[in-house]
Amino acid sequence: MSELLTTAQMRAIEAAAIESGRVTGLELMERAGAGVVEAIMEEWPALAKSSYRAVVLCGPGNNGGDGFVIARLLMEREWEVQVFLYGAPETLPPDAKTNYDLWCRLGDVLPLSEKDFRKDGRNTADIYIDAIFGTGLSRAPDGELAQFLRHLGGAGGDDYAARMVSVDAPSGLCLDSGRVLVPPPPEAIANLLDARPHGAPVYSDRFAALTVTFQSAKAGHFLAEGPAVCGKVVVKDIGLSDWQKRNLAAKGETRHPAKGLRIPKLFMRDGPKGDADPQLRHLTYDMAMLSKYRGAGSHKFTYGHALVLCGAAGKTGAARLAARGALRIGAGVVSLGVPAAAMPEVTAQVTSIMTARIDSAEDLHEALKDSRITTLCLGPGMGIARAASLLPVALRAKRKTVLDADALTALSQDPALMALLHDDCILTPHAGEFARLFPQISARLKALAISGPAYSKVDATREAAAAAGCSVLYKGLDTVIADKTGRAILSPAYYSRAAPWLATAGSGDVLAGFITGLLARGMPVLVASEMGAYLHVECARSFGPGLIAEDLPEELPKVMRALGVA
Ligand SMILES: NC(=O)C1=CN([C@@H]2O[C@H](COP(=O)(O)OP(=O)(O)OC[C@H]3O[C@@H](n4cnc5c(N)ncnc54)[C@H](OP(=O)(O)O)[C@@H]3O)[C@@H](O)[C@H]2O)[C@@H](O)CC1
Ligand SMILES: Nc1ncnc2c1ncn2[C@@H]1O[C@H](COP(=O)(O)OP(=O)(O)O)[C@@H](O)[C@H]1O
Ligand SMILES: [K+]
Repeated sequence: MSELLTTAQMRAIEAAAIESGRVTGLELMERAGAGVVEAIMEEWPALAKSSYRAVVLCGPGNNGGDGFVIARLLMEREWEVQVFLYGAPETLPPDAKTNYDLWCRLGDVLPLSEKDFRKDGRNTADIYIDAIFGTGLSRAPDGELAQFLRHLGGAGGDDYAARMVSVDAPSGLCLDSGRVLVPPPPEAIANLLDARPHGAPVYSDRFAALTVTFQSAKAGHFLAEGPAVCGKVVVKDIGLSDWQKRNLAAKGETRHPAKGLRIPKLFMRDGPKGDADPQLRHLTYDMAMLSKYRGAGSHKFTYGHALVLCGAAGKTGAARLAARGALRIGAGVVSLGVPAAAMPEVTAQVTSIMTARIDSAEDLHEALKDSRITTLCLGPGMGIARAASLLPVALRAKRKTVLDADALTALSQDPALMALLHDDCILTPHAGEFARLFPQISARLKALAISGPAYSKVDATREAAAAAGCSVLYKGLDTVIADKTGRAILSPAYYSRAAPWLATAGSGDVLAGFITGLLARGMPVLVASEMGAYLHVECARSFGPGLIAEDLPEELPKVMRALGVA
């Protein structure tokens, strides 16, 4: 597990460190610049062996300050370095100005314009350093600056990405939301939404080959368009972990030492380990927690009984996929609640999964008199009418409940059903279902971002969970899970965890089943959801090309064994 920081948290941590008197802003800037140079040499070892040519693009804040440090350090390696500055030297913040002055003893600084850059910098350097904006991007760049950033992003056909190293962020990327704030080119403005659907970067493709960030990755590196434009993200330690740790603490918040700001923390599972911090353990189990041994007396009901409600004949595949996922992930018993007319179809295809005839709300009410049924899953292939009729009984039963697909659509059509949601429910919408359930939140998320920090998928998921009064797992390549108190975990399928094979019919049904199974095993909702999402991606990555939804549960034994589950 690692923590992802927001820009406000990063500033709070930096402020706490500087206020302590144990480190200065200038020292941090030097470490940041040195970290970038180190990352470059690690990424391209050949560059460490000789001297090359770099173009360094500096902006008006401390990101630009890092740029001047990098220019100086590369020149110390006898590189030929050309520096451009956007903005006026006299308005640079103090640490950046100090590094500007140090650089001026070594070389020139040209004002940054596309014309000069094209003339002097274009396509002649081995490395381009993008130090224009980092965590301080406060609004959408406009005019010539926007045009220049689009040029850097490949809009005119020039492609710098393979040699571009972004300091903290590809300039223009909002590190809180992962939205590129640079507006689309004027010719596309007429049709803004089509020009830039959520997730499609304004930069024609990747912006940078390498993005070097400091202390911890930021949420925006992993959300929305971030992964598409960052290339590879490398985190360099600049010695702030004492303050990062001290600031987090039990309540799962970062506090700004001066402003008393409380910012909820965001976690990301990037490996099988949970968190070593005892205060976070309840949130982030090790994968080893999936091991089944619980003493000599354990039996199938120790691991819970999950009931997956199934739809009509001809539509039972989705529920069967979910049930199979729940069983494979270790629920002790899994039953399908099947309408009479679909019973032949279902019984012909399941073996270890049991069936119960459930035609009506009354049947479900009867079935739930069995208190060993600890967990319910409603939605996959259920049909909206059946979901709407069974939901009141299901929700009033107050079991741990996964709501997906048609159950979400039914919920979105009836506020009275929404009002029945409780703490032990988890909604697992994809973007379309999310928009139906939470139209205003979704509209805010889709709106063109013009100021930073832009509204993010993390904000949206937290807000949705608070509004619904239960947990929400908002699917996508940047899946976000939040509970109603604001605790949130990001489960990315990006960078080294890319799993494009998951884009296959029925994979969402299996995810609902994984979560159902983990809930049946007794895990808290947030833990079960994030573990389910993590294992879902791991199964896809393990299986690889050719994956269909049926393969996901069957891949689990191999994946779990590899993760150390006994
Ligand atoms: N935190 C740390 O611990 C450390 C931080 N470090 C480094 O500092 C960076 C953060 O520095 P930062 O806060 O000065 O912000 P930065 O990204 O340089 O931009 C601010 C400037 O841009 C301007 N501006 C913004 N948007 C604009 C727009 N659309 N169009 C035009 N102008 C715009 C904005 O103007 P203003 O909004 O004030 O009008 C202001 O002048 C961080 O990313 C990292 O690289 C490291 O040195 C090590 C330790
Ligand atoms: N390209 C992709 N990379 C990683 N994960 C993906 C990709 N496409 C889809 N997914 C994941 O696959 C699942 C699809 O779920 P959903 O949209 O409900 O599909 P279905 O209804 O067909 O089951 C989600 O968990 C989603 O995050
Ligand atoms: K940058």
